[in-house]
Amino acid sequence: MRPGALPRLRRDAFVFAALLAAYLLLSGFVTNSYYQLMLTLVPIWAVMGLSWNLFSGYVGLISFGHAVFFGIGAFTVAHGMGGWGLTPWLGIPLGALLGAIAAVFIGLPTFRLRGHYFALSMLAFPLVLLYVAQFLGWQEVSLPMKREEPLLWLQFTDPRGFTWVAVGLLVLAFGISLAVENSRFGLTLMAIRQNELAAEASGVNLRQWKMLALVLSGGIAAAAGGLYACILLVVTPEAVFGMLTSAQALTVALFGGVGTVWGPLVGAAVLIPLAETLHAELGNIIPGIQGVVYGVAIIGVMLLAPEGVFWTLRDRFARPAVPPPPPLRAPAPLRIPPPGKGPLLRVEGIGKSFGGLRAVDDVSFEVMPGEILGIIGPNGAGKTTLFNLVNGVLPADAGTAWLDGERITGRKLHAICRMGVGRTFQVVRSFPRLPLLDNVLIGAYGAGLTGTAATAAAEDALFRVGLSAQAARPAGQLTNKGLRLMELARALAGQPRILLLDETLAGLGREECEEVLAVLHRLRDEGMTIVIIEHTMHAMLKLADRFVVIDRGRKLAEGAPRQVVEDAAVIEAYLGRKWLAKTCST
Ligand SMILES: Nc1ncnc2c1ncn2[C@@H]1O[C@H](COP(=O)(O)OP(=O)(O)OP(=O)(O)O)[C@@H](O)[C@H]1O
Repeated sequence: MRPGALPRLRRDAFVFAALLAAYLLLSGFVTNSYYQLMLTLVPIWAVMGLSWNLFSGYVGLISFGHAVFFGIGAFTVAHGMGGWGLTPWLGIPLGALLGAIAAVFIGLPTFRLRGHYFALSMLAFPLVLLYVAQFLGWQEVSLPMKREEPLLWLQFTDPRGFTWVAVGLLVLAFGISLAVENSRFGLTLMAIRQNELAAEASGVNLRQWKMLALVLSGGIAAAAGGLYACILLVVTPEAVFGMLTSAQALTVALFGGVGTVWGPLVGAAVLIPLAETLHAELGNIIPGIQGVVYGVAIIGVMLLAPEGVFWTLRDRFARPAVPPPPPLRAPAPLRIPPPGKGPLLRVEGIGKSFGGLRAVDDVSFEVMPGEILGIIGPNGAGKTTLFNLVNGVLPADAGTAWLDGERITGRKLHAICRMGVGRTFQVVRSFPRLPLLDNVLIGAYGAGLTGTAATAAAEDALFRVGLSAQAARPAGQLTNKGLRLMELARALAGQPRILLLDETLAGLGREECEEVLAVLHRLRDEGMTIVIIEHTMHAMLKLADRFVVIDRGRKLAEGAPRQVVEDAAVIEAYLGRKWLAKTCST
């Protein structure tokens, strides 16, 4: 569980229990069977929305195909009852299991895709199963009538029975979602959503976590489909694998608000009664009116509350109290294992081409333990690409890199991070609504730390960059300097042996620069090895022990800072004569 999650969990569970009690009380007074059906459908679609949110909301990969899981659950229950005499109490968990297994087969090929390509590929799966179901002759699979034991076969004569069971499923889905949201799991998923690359560079195994989320999400959606089959008593491929099913799951979550357990609940509570009432009143005149409701809801949300109703209302009416920061304590010493005899990082003949462009060409350098190496050079010289080759963001075409004698080229990004290579990026992305401590925890979790060890590593990292007092504040309130330091803390929380910093001083004023430089100096004094790319030359002269100059992909010069900045080739390619004249006169 994430630090400080318990009070939040208790509060959410209490509000949820109170709302459910009111809901069940209301359902007790509704005698009209149509409206009672509506009261049953609200929790079912809330469960579908929670399932969609668990994957797409937290991971950020939009799924247009959650109907595939829903349909698998529905057909499992229908065939289970009709073919094998299986009670829905077993059919629904079996459907959930099959939904989870299907998620593995769906995730394996689709996780290679990103953005729109992923979203579109998800469309294919329910479509395929829809045609397969039709081909198998499952046009209308009816559930056999077994009214003699209503509880065993979920065939209640009093429709309130279905509402109770649907609410039970909602409690389960809500409980799972709440646990995920407040755990290391949820935070890791949100890290992936924010910036896949930065998450992976923090040690997160993207495939493994995305797969876990989809498996859980698929299982929940299939359970909702199974219960849906019991309520309708007839399962048709169009009703369960159809586009409207996926759209409904997505719409209730987007409308209510993604990335929170409350969003799908709000979405289902507003949209399902609206769509069903309009369908009942105007369905004869305007067939398919439900689709119109969902379409209008999406357009309305995009225009008026782009983050969903829940977040918009919360931002407007509730100012979340900022809890006090954790008590200040001196951090544990940096856990840097004693290096071997040679350089900590050795790069030899590394190279990379993008089409015809040789972005990095035969670059070699070494970094000694405890050293600060500055990488400088003009824009587009290949500095960031060089970092990307060293920490595994990109595969190298040529050359090798070793960390303390162990080869790192050829390994995956998250594995290189776990070996001890920490990295920051030019563009900092935070989770603006989450406290700073949670933002930094990602680094500790990515490195494999858990529980109090992870919290301690994150607190120590915040202390080192001077942000302890703001640990409980949302990251959205930070200045540019704060964000840069937060990213540095995130890399430190992974307990690296070497830090690769990409333009950590970019966009900072002179005084802010000095503050960050002081942090970096303190880190070096504690024994940290740093390689930093930077354009701010006055800062680099104060900071670096040595420079490597890159120009047009090749190493142009290397040596002590003063010696390098007086090198005629470096002045010609990068610094310019004016800069040298100004520096010499000061
Ligand atoms: N993924 C990519 N695909 C194609 N070309 C790329 C890619 N990444 C970088 N490049 C090109 O490689 C060259 C080196 O880019 P790189 O970002 O490494 O330079 P840089 O020295 O870090 O620049 P800056 O100081 O502006 O950040 C540039 O010409 C850039 O356009």
